[in-house]
Amino acid sequence: MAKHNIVLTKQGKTANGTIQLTGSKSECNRALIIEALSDGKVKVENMSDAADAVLLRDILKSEIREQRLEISQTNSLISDHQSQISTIDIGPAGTAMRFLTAFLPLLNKNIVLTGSERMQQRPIGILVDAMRKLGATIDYEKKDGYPPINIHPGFEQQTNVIEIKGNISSQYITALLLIAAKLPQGLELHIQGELTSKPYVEMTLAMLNQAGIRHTWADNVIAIQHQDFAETTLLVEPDWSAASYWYAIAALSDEAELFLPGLTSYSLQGDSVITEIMANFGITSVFKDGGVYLTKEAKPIVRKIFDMKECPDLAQTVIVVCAALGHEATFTGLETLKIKETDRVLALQTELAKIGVKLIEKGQVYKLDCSERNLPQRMFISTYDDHRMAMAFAPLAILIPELEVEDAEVVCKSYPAFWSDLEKVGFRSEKVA
Ligand SMILES: O=C(O)C1=C[C@@H](OP(=O)(O)O)[C@@H](O)[C@H](O)C1
Ligand SMILES: C=C(OP(=O)(O)O)C(=O)O
Repeated sequence: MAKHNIVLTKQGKTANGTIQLTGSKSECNRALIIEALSDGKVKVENMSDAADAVLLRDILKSEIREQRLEISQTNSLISDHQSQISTIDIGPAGTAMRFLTAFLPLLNKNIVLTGSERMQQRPIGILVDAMRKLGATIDYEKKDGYPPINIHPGFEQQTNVIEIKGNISSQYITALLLIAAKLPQGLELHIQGELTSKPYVEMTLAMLNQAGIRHTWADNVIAIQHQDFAETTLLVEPDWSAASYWYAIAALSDEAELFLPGLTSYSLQGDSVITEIMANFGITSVFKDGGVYLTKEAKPIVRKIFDMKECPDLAQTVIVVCAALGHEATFTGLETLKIKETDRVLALQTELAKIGVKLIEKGQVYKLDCSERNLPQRMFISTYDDHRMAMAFAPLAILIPELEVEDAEVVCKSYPAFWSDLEKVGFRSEKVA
């Protein structure tokens, strides 16, 4: 796809309107894997437009079109396609990469699973080790511990007890939990050390539960027995991570009245915590009429410490809002940001420097220094192939007369309608070559 930059301008510091957000990328990716494992019992409603989810849907469709996932006498899964090698390119979709690393060995095919240049730098070793212990045969095509990987046919379950590190990515744990009920001996997952991004694991278990799969979770052990999926429809909620950019817009505006239909206070998405975080910036969230209304009132910002460990995808949104408002907050729980679409800490540091703000790393604690903050008349934002860099910085157009954002198409990963939605509340955007 040809890349374009986008120049954003905004008249006035008000934001009023209704924005229908697309389905949650995280929920949708889980729903698609569950659907694929369920032998037609589970359906997905409100499929997300996120490019990562659309790609996962298409891959699953073409990979499992001609086969049912059945368990043979020898514990392996039956397939007629063991001899052909197919290559699946997952592009930049990290969650899909991890989920497929656990799912594809069950197809009993020979598959090379690869991704974008950045994907080849995002670690997968912890999950591959777990899959190997379970009985999968997986080789690395290039560098040990990183995609591309070659998945061989012949999966036979060797054990049901797996120990796994919890502090690198919760996606490894989710990937294993999603396939657990399909494994002949089930799965007992012993999580070692701290569990990062815990709400995402809770989301996985809640969605499995909706699909009839029961689990136990005692201390650090999550157990799922071999069991069948129930007939159900999984409804994908709108994306709370996408909603966070609307909270940021409200926070940087003098006045805001926004309605986001379909979002509920009892969401499965941990990123719904943005309502609590943004209350500190004068944003009130009222849940009614089947959605959430945001309003803005001017009030001093008091909260100084934000822990992002349970909501890492909100980190860029909140840090940029603080920097834009000159609020010198401290952030913790940013460790996993370095292995996402880009090194998000470095990307934030580089781009915030353009408004004179420093994000200073002291061990596990990051502090914003706004003493030399200076909002220019014109600014160029680099996005590093990271949708959240583009969307987290876009609200700055409320305070900066002309904001050019690199690679407008990058937002498609999770929120393709982002730029057109901005126009609904009075942003003007012009694509430039
Ligand atoms: O399971 C998921 O859907 C996700 C888990 C999180 O990753 P980590 O567990 O790697 O922090 C999050 O950052 C990612 O965008 C989506
Ligand atoms: C980290 C993200 O996605 P993924 O890991 O699925 O690439 C994200 O959407 O912020």
